[in-house]
Parts: sequence; C-alpha cells; structure tokens
Amino acid sequence: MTELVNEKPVNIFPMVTRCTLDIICSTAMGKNIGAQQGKNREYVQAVIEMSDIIQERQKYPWLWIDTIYNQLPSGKKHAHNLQILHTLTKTVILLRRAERKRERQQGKKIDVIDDKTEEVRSRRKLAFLDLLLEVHEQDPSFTLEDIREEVDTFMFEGHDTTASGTSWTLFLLGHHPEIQKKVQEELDNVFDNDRDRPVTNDDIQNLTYLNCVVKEALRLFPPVPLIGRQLEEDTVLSGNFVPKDTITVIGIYWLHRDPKQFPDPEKFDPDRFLPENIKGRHPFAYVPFSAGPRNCIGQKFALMEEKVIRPAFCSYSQEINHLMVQIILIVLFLGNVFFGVGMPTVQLVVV
Ligand code: HEM
Repeated sequence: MTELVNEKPVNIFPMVTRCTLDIICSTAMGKNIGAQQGKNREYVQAVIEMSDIIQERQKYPWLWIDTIYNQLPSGKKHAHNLQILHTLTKTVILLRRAERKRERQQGKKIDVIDDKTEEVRSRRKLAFLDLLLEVHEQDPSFTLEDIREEVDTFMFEGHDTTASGTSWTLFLLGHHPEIQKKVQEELDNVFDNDRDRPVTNDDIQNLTYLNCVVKEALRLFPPVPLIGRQLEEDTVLSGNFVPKDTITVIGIYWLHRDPKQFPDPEKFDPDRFLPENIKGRHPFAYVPFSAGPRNCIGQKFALMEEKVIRPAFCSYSQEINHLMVQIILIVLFLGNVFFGVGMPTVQLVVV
C-alpha cells in the first residue's frame, strides 16, 4: 500500500480480494495460496473470473439452459475455470488426508482449536477441512466429493463478500477524515502505538468504535444486497395478498435505507450502532447477514476478519489518506438484478 501513496486513483478491490482469498484458503483448507505474493496465479484468476461469469449468467435467462450455455465461449470458460478450482481443492483434500494418516501412524495428536487459552498460538490449529475430514473418517458416507463441495462453498461465500465489505469501509473512511481520525485514535489506544504486533481476541473486543464503523458500512453497502425466499404459506404484505409458493425478493440495500429506522439514511454515521442508539430498533431492520435459519454461517468470522484487516490498512492511514479519497468505486450490480424472470406468472409487488 505504501508504494501507492500519492499515485493516481487506484482500484483497491483486487488487492483486498487477494487478501481475503488468502485468509479463506488458510482457514477453510489450511493452505496458504500466496495470492498476495502473486503465487497460484491460475487458481486466483479462475476464482475471480468465476464470480463475474456466474453473475453474468444469472442476468440472462437464455443462458440458464446448460446445452446452450456449454457451447458458448462463456460456458467453455466456466467449465475450464471449474476444472482448475476443483483440481486444486481435490489435491489439497487428498494431501491433507494422507498427512493426517501419517500423523496418526506416527502417534501424533491432531490438536483442536481452543482460542480461549494463550498457549494456543504455539499449537497447530485445525482448518475447516480438518473438521470435515474428521467427519469423513468417522462416517465415510460423507464422501470426499461432499467435502470438496463444502470447502468450495466456503471459498466462494467467504472471500468476495468480505472483500466487498472491507473495500467499502475503506472507501467510506477515505471520504470521512474525521471518522478515520477517531478509528486511528482507537487503534493507537488499543495497540499502544505498536503497529506490528499481532491482533488478539481481546483487541477485537476492545475495538468498539471500529465495530460501529464496520456495521455502518455494511448498512450502506451490504455485500449481499438482495436475497430470495419462497413463501411457505399465504401472507399479507402491506395490504397485498401474497399466495404460498410465491418467490419474494428481500432488498437488504433498500431495507437499510428506511428513514424510520435510520434517519438521514444516506449519511455515514457509525454512531447509529452505539449501544444507546440501537435500543428500540426493529430486530430485522438491519440484516446484512440475513436472518432466520438460513442466515450467514460465516457472520462472526466475517466481522472478525474485517476488524483484523482494518488495523493493517489503517495503521498506514496517515500515509494513504489521499489515496483512499480517490479510490475508484466498485459499482454494485443493483440495477441489473432481475425480478422473477422465468416464472409462469410474474407480478412485481414492491412493499
Ligand atoms: C461481510 C461478509 C459477509 C456477508 C455480508 C455475508 C452475507 C450472507 C447472507 C446475506 C447470506 C444469506 C443468504 C440468504 O439468506 O439467502 C449468507 C449465507 C452464507 N454465508 Fe455469508 N456473508 C459474509 C461472509 C461469509 C463468510 C466469511 C463465510 C464463510 C466463512 C460465509 C459463508 C456463508 C454460507 C456457507 C452461507 C449459506 C448458509 C446457508 O445457506 O445455510 N459468509 N451470507
């Protein structure tokens, strides 16, 4: 980052993406892919391209038919990338399985995560993949292919979203120097002006203002701006009868801009999330991670990750202030998202 200070405007999103990709690969697979050091280029490129290819396909219903799609250049690229992704995940799974076998044969104990104790840092932690392999070893009906699917799901859900959240937060901090200054003061206070020491769980708990900043950025620019649900029973929404089985779209982006819940909704104001200000707010007024039984499984991980990455960037905030202000916007695909296309009867009811 320091090399880019006083440079022309820089698109920070690819840098942050490589960082979150490294984090999720270490956590989900226990493998450092070195995306930030330019390693595993083919894999990193395939991951990044796939997000675009999938979004592109979602927009055009005629691309949903596999026989047509598979013949098109985009379909061929999709298949090629998928092969690269699956090959790496499968290789990592097989290598890790063999390694675990060896460790057991040598009588080595495979540690479990225990973040509460200090000595944990000297012990090897289990990656998500280890936990899945443990289940497979106890019950082989949970196959290696099942493991690959789970790992790949985490890989995708777990890096693009956090990259978007982190980039938007940096963008907003760049535009609000007074708020950035408060974040910097909190960081200096919690880290006792020591830029280089690792972040601990206690630090994360103590970064209360940064917590409000992250939440407010997720309010204004939720990385998942829309979610869909199929109704299990008839219901009435704002006086409109909506029958069972209707596919509904919940616009998190717009929900977060309800002036009754968030006065002056376009204003970036982290104080909205101070304990005294959240009292009385409707529990579903703020749902960047969705709500209910299918909400985001990675919510705690994501908030922790954002808070750990931020000090790393903000410790250089005095130097990158000008750079941040000029960060190029990553425009969300809000306008392009389709509503109910492909259903036998379509009625758009905005509630
Ligand atoms: C700022 C970061 C993140 C945001 C805003 C976010 C948001 C969401 C949302 C809104 C959903 C629910 C979708 C729905 O209701 O249809 C979801 C689901 C999910 N998220 Fe996240 N997510 C984030 C980070 C992560 C991370 C880091 C992981 C993994 C480590 C993850 C894994 C998942 C998974 C596996 C699901 C599917 C859960 C299920 O279907 O039961 N997410 N996420």
